[in-house]
Amino acid sequence: MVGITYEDFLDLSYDPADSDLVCEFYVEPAADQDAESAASRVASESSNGTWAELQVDGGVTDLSATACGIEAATAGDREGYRVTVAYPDALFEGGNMPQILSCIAGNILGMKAVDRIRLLDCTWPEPLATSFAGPQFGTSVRSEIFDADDRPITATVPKPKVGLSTDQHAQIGYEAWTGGLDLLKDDENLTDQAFNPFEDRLTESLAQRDRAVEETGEPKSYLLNVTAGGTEMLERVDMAAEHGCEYVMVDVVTCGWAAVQQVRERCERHGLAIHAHRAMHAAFDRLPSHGVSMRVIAQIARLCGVDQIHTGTADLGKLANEDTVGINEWLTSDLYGLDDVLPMASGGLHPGLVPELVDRCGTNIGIQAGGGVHGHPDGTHEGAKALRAAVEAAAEGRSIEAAADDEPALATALDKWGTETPR
Ligand SMILES: O=C(O)[C@@](O)(COP(=O)(O)O)[C@H](O)[C@H](O)COP(=O)(O)O
Ligand SMILES: [Mg+2]
Repeated sequence: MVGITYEDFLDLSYDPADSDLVCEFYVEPAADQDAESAASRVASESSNGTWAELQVDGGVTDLSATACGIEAATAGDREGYRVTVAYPDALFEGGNMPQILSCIAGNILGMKAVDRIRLLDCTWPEPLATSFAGPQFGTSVRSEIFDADDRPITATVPKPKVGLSTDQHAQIGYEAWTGGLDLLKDDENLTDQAFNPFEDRLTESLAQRDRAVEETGEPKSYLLNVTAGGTEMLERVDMAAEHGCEYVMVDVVTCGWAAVQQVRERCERHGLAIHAHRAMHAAFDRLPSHGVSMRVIAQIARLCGVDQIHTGTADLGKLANEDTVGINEWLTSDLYGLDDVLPMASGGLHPGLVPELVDRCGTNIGIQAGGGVHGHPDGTHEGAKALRAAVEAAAEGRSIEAAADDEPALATALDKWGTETPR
């Protein structure tokens, strides 16, 4: 038997093993702690230690995490430390994201020993990363579902976000698709309410979709929001497949990662792609000094198997977001052969912002505009034409002004919104 205390979880000479999960935290020690004592408590409480000295079998310490790096750091205008913690693979149950998060983002976020703590980044080892399904399609949706591997794919959410009838919703889809957009998207809070029931919305929207495909000769699809309680959500996934939809959309943060993993399994059976909306992410990532970063949320989403996820607008839109470009790079980088994820830019976008967005984020993205399409002075169809023209011009390296000369709908959008970020 050996006695273990907090101090046993600190070893600044430790070099993480290849099979370790390595996490980076921003930490502000409480007044009665220093950087080392706070770091050792982070490693201990997030693996298998606690506040009292324990007498344990030697083998138990093989599961103990090690705080192995401490350096001064800032978060916004605050000062603290960047603490590196290495977690042995055996601590985790492969393929079980809630268990992993209960370790690395669990009790430690509420410890009195730290005033602030934020999980900034993770380096996922191969055994643990490949214990997850990962995405089925990722960025290949651009060519596998659409003929769009030379440009960003486009999407629009009918606005107002809820309250439209099923007919109105489907009609807006028709106008947007025939205006040149690839995807109709449900809003994050539209599920199966009486004014626009789920199954009616599904069948009518796909009927309008089929009309639009007939007329345009282009593939079109629908990001159908299946978000609901456990089994109900899986039944909605089955319904989407039965009706010939290629996608489902899930509010991944509010549903929880266990539910996302279940949806991933079910979508494998049907060959459906998963669009991840991140509503509630800001509760975790808005403050730079506390919580869980969007970078880590995106990593979790990739491992759990989503094909597309909102990652922000590189600060061009109406919502605060962090590190869109860095997160997008991670989502499209190699990860032991797991598929990548298509980043979706959304939130306050309109055609005038597209050139700068593509400059910052490239073309291997999706672009969603709701207000930026339906707020067009001449309505949804013209708004869609304007967005399509702006996206094509940006992808081809043509100026938006020149594109506006060819597409009056775009000229109208530029007159209305210019290249301003909405507030
Ligand atoms: O409800 C909205 O605000 C949106 O539908 C955008 O509408 P607009 O196009 O009309 O702005 C999206 O939910 C946000 O983009 C989500 O934020 P994020 O993409 O940052 O996760
Ligand atoms: Mg929305």
